[in-house]
Amino acid sequence: MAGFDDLASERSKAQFDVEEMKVIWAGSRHTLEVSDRISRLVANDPVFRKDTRTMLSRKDLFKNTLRKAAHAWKRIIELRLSEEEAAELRFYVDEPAFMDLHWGMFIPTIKGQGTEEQQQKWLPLAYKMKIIGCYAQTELGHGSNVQGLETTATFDPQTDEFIIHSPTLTSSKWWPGGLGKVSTHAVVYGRLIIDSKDYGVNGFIVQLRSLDDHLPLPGITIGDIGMKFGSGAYNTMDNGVLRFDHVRIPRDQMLMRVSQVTREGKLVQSNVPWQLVYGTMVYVRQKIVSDASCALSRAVCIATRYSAVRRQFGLQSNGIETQVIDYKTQQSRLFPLLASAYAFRFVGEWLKWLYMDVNQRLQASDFSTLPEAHACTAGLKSLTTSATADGIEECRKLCGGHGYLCSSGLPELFAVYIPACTYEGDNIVLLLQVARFLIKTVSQLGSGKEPVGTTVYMGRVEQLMQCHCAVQKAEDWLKPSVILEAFEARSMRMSVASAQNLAKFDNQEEGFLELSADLVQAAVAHCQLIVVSKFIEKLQQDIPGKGVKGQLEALCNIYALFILHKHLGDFLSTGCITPKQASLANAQLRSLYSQVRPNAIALVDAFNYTDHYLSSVLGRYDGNVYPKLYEEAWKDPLNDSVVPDGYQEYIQPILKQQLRNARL
Ligand SMILES: CC/C=C\C/C=C\C/C=C\C/C=C\CCCCC(=O)SCCNC(=O)CCNC(=O)[C@H](O)C(C)(C)COP(=O)(O)OP(=O)(O)OC[C@H]1O[C@@H](n2cnc3c(N)ncnc32)[C@H](O)[C@@H]1OP(=O)(O)O
Ligand SMILES: Cc1cc2nc3c(=O)[nH]c(=O)nc-3n(C[C@H](O)[C@H](O)[C@H](O)COP(=O)(O)OP(=O)(O)OC[C@H]3O[C@@H](n4cnc5c(N)ncnc54)[C@H](O)[C@@H]3O)c2cc1C
Repeated sequence: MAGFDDLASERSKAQFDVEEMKVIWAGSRHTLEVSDRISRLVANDPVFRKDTRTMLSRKDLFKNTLRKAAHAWKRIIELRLSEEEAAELRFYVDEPAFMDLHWGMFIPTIKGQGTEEQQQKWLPLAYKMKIIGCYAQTELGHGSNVQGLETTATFDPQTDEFIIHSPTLTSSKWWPGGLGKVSTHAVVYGRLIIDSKDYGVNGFIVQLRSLDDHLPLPGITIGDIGMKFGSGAYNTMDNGVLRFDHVRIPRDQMLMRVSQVTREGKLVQSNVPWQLVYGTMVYVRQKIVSDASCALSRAVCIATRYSAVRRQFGLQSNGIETQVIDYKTQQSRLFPLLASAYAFRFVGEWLKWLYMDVNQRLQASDFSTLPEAHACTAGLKSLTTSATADGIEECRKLCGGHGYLCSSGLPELFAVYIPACTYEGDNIVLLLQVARFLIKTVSQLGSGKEPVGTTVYMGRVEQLMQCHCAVQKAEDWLKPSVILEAFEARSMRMSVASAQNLAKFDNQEEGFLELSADLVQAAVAHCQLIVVSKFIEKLQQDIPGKGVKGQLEALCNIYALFILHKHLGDFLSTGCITPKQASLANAQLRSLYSQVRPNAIALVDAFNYTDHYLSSVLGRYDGNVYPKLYEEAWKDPLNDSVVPDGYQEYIQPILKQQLRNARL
């Protein structure tokens, strides 16, 4: 039967060791073992079923999410899961919920911004879930501009307390996940006011609801902000609104790692940079990059399997039609996304390392790498989430009409994923941060301060401003050194051009605003260079398994040449490559697609996703698409009755011409 045979035959064509590729994708044998075991545990538990989600009303959907969250917590305790296993379990439950913010932002904020004493007091309560917390930073009037927050935290020396207050409508906290209906506590960001002086934004732990009856505490107004994009999707989350009317908290509930307020009302600064108040955002952006590869690979897995099952046109000699995956147009849309999923996986792995390294340095009072960590997390978060959101939508189109059905899994994945381009920093705002960092780096060239980390290539400014690409034949584009030089030269030249244009302005801030669209493009070029170079670095490691390295090399080249093709204007206008070299790159790309084609199904099998996680009829491991699509349709509540509700009221009168007669 179509599907079963197609995917089995595809699997038999694979030219590499899929089990070894699974290890590479997971990061290690240990991680693979944990994710494999936990994903199956979730898949086999009926409480974690996902198939009715799009049919439920908001209230039922939310209650169902609470039920799953409680069950997940119960299983974590019963099975004595480690922190790693528990995080995997929440991941595979695959339903945005208050738990994400509690574990993903509230706890990390206390760890990163609380003193030892504060950590000792609050973390045990949070770890045991005796309190549930969220991250309340964004307000109705300000999200991107954190320094523009209006909530105030005024020190009262009489009582040794802070008074938390929302002075305006626009100062209402607005968006925090988990806030609307569940959280008992929040880290609230507000302006620290002492003796009428404004000391800028700081974090404060505030209890919101009673631990006895869950009612809001006096002075607190709290609720959900309403339905969001898509049915189901992110509506499992209670994004909330919160207002304070002179709510008092003890002084020791200001997070005091960065600065402290003494009993006398004196502000004492630590030796750590004030930007550590923004530290949780760096952490979460890093996590979001790792997550991008999961969301994109999930969509790509569905689209690739379905493209091998789906047949249209072109009767072959055996009388069957062509698999749509064999069309070159399908390959040129699908395989770059497959390559991007792998590229984001590896850059995410590297970013995790970078974040851990920065953290260790911070503990040892070495703050030198913080600006780079901020630029890399901001830039890569922006690049990978934008590409993933666009990629999921492309996968939907790659699946034709059936991709538009909820049972394909793609509409919900898209609806859940797209806010990633906005939350944790709007993607354009974040790229402008990268641009500032690049302009600063360029302006310091020649000053004796050598660029470090991901900007080290800028130290070779003279060579990169003049070099000519050495490609003469299509295969030359397979050399990592050639690709790297083209990407470095493009990024260098775009940053230098932006810096030169900026220098023409008397007022730098005005110039920055005027040139911001170009600056964003320079930032994108730098971030794409990081992704390409980290993929190339990955290939320099020992990669065991028959054919595994060869497949990864092909994917790395596809990613790089696809980006080159997409941004050809940049490469040509900066004189990094010639039109002839561009056309050779295109020819090489076509040949790489042919190389990947027989391995495509095995390359998505290597993600090791269960059917439960994919939740897609089109992406089923067994390829049994048509019978299951047919079966799924009959489950729709509209099909509960043969004649629909409303027939007698609205359809019958039309058919019986009662309405027309009434008008005549
Ligand atoms: C819960 C999730 C857990 C895990 C995630 C896992 C997977 C993801 C899946 C699901 C996600 C689930 C839920 C999503 C939750 C979303 C939560 C939120 O959205 S929380 C709110 C996030 N808000 C933002 O991101 C706001 C964006 N704005 C900013 O960050 C800042 O305002 C700004 C744009 C950076 C501007 O800052 P500022 O006004 O101070 O201005 P400057 O540009 O002048 O900067 C000054 C100086 O500071 C440096 N800097 C800025 N930011 C940082 C930083 N974060 N770290 C270090 N340094 C920073 C900047 O470079 C300047 O340096 P200088 O040039 O002076 O050297
Ligand atoms: C699903 C979801 C979950 C969220 N969860 C949380 C949470 O748990 N806690 C929390 O505190 N917040 C949360 N947020 C809020 C989120 O962090 C903000 O929405 C985000 O930071 C963007 O800010 P904004 O809404 O103010 O966008 P705006 O800044 O108003 O953006 C609007 C437009 O203006 C542009 N723009 C803004 N500034 C500039 C500039 N300087 N230059 C050029 N263009 C600019 C942007 O590019 C965008 O196109 C969440 C948001 C969503 C959607």
